[in-house]
Amino acid sequence: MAFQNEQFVLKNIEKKYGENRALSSLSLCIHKGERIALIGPSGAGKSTLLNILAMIIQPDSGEYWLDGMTSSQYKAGKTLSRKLGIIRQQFDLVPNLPVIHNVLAGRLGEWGFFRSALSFFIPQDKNMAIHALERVGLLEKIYEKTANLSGGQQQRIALARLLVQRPEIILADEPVASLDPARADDIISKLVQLAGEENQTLITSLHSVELATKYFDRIIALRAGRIFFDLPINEVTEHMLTDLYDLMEPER
Ligand SMILES: Nc1ncnc2c1ncn2[C@@H]1O[C@H](COP(=O)(O)OP(=O)(O)OP(=O)(O)O)[C@@H](O)[C@H]1O
Repeated sequence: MAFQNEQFVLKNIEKKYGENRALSSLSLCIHKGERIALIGPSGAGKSTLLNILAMIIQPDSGEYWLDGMTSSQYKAGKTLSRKLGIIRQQFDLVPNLPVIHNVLAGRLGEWGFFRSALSFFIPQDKNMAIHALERVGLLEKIYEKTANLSGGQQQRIALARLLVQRPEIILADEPVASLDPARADDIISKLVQLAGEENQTLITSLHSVELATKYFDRIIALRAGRIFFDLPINEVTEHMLTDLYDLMEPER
């Protein structure tokens, strides 16, 4: 297989959980710097696809390359943590630690064991955390206990952590599902803006079609484990979106 500017290439990916088929004959190609929203009804396979892209789970069959390498060519750990940043609905923050520690957790993939262990007591690379918190507008919370922050603020801390991690690719799984519409809009617009400034590839699963069509360049719609459409935003029609969420049970 010859690669040019493709970052992800998937060919005929299949994934089943027992008898339940989560993804069927899924093929797609994603280029560096693209900003993609992954949409589709509940159970369509969005999280499964993101977990395969992140190499957290293996497909049952099919081929998958990330920057021209297969998953078996990636040594678990450092290489992948430099390349991929993951952000989820649950934020994955440690609630009892001050904000600065959670932000700097984005550096753990870079640091050796002793520096990582020390960082739980004395924050390392403090300036980096200050800069990241300034960019997400939360510098005043730097020493606050993370659990005392609102959901929207905690999600911005997770964004600051991504800023210090500086991965080439951001995979976000429903990052705003637990936020109210105004906060969800704020986080997604920041996420897209920051990814654009760093020229990162961004792939985000979203339940909100409104946010998907407002901020992203390309929409990949999944339904029952298959690609329902995969189009640049200006080619997506209302009709396609209505069909995507139609309640008729599709064939797997
Ligand atoms: N660990 C698992 N064990 C068994 N079945 C699973 C597992 N994870 C996902 N599935 C099934 O695979 C299918 C796809 O699930 P997935 O979570 O990828 O969908 P989704 O589009 O992310 O859904 P949602 O929008 O509700 O999060 C669903 O039918 C789901 O029930």
